[in-house]
Amino acid sequence: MPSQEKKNTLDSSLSLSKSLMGAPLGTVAQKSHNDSNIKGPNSSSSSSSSSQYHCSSFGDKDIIDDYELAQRKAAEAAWRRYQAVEWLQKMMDQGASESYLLPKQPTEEEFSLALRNGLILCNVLNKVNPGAISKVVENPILTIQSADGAAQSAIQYFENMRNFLVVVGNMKLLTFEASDLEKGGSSAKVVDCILCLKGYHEWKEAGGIGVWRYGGTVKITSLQKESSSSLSLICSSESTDESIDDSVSSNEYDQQILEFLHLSSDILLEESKAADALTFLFDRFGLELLRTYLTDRNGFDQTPLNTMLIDAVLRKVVHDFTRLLTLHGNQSLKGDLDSVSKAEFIKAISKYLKQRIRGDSNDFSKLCICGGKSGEIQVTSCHNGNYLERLDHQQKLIEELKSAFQVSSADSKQVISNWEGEVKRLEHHIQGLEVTSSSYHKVLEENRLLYNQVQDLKGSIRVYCRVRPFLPGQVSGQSTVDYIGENGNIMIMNPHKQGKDARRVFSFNTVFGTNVTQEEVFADTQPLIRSVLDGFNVCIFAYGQTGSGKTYTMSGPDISTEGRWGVNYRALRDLFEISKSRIDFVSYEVSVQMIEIYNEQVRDLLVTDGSNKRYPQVLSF
Ligand SMILES: Nc1ncnc2c1ncn2[C@@H]1O[C@H](COP(=O)(O)OP(=O)(O)OP(=O)(O)O)[C@@H](O)[C@H]1O
Repeated sequence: MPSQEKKNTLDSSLSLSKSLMGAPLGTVAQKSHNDSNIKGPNSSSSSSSSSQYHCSSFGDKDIIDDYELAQRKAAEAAWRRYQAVEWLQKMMDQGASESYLLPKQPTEEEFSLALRNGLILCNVLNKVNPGAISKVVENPILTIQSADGAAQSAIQYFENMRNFLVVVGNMKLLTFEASDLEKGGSSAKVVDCILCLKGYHEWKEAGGIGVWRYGGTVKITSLQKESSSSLSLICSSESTDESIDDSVSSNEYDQQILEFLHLSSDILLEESKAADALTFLFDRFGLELLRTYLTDRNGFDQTPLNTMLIDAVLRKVVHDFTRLLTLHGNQSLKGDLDSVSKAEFIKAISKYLKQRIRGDSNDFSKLCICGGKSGEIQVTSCHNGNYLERLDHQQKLIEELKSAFQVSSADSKQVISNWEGEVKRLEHHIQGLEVTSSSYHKVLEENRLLYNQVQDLKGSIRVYCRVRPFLPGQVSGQSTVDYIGENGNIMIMNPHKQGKDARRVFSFNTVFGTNVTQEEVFADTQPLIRSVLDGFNVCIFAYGQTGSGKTYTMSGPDISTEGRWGVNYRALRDLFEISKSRIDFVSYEVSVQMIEIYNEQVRDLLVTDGSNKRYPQVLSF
């Protein structure tokens, strides 16, 4: 038993894959070891292709007898030969003379003998691929064939067989050696070739989905390469097996499985190549599926990973997958799963995979993740429903956004158009303002010139006279001012003289009496300040004897009170206000110099070291 178990473990990939394809669902382990009859692949009571790799279910202790094994192999080979013959006869014209040489259930010898001249093979191949062999050498006398295997004609034998093998080889189908039809040759290879041709023919008849390739392993290039689904994500994210090609999309996997199922339902592959093909598929899908299941099932942690366990898990996978297919609407799988035939199962899987390729479902991926738990499968279905709802909702939102965007775009265009109109109006307005401004400056210049001409006309040198009142505490005697006229005349009286010399009249621009305020004194000089800012030189100074009131008039008795400011402060205030009002188009530089002329000596009052050095302080605005 240990050695048997070891063998089964080594062959586990074949056993698992073949169980899935070659036997009625759920009946592999229980029935195959009892079946030694030759039956067709759709028979509900047999599983000949899986029997030689069969492993036991839990608790069984099967011992496979070598004799029984050999018997089964022979039976299987015969059954496959009959299948090949059945197809050849079907393809040939039933009335053709060649068909008489090919019994329905020939022995190996009869089989080889009938095909040795290549006539049947060439004619059938030409029906599969019209014109594939342009010239088939016909045999005029076919009623008798020598039993020793000699061909009727060496030329015919050579030409027909060579042409057949060349064409078959070019078609990438299974081929064989011409010597396989001789005594001691392997007629099984010829059978493989014919069944392979049969599969190709039926694939072609079915519309030729995908690309037919066959060369040791089944490698079918998918035509669908657009979308990817979560199955490939599972393979790439969870698998540590570097042999798995992450670049292959889920759809390609689906397409490959689909086409392999198509193949497996049509032909039985040559053993060694079938093993390669199944190992390939098992490595791609079975191992990942098995690993996912074992990872998800904690109950298997302490269980040795032998064939029985793997077989049991795989059967559970098939069972769960069948439930998934049932949930997915495969009515044919409803009822007793054990009674589902291989053909029905393949049909259901094909339908499901086609749906997956179209993007209708990704339940199989979820099955892999959840380990086949039915509750989670239903949740997955719900998720798919929600997903579709969300998709619809998002599409609606996108449509709304599109329409909102179009409205916004139209609004934006309208706003831009309005702004462009506004900008044009502003440009026009600015041009008008520029013209107006230019005119204004011209007028301003003219005004300035006229203003200063007026000032000149009024006199470039103006002399004013201000009469100081008696100071507090002074004895109020007779004032020397006899009369102040309106036109700037003042009459001074000299009491010490008599007659005509006692009164003298002096003329000024204006004479200010004792009651005149500081503001009234400054008002007549104020226009001269504007002339300073227009570039004219102006000088205002006070002249008079000590105590006559020069400081009072020019500075004022109290600078803290604005109303009592003298001419200097008022002139400077006006000077800075006017310069500030013109700051946008004129820059003024103001400098101050304070000097004292006393006893014909000039002293700079701003020098702090006590010397007479002039040190004007310059202020910029
Ligand atoms: N118009 C006036 N009204 C009232 N008080 C005045 C007037 N003018 C001058 N005074 C007063 O007369 C006094 C002498 O005036 P102020 O000092 O201005 O004379 P001054 O000519 O500057 O003398 P000095 O040449 O010696 O400096 C001050 O007390 C001043 O307040």
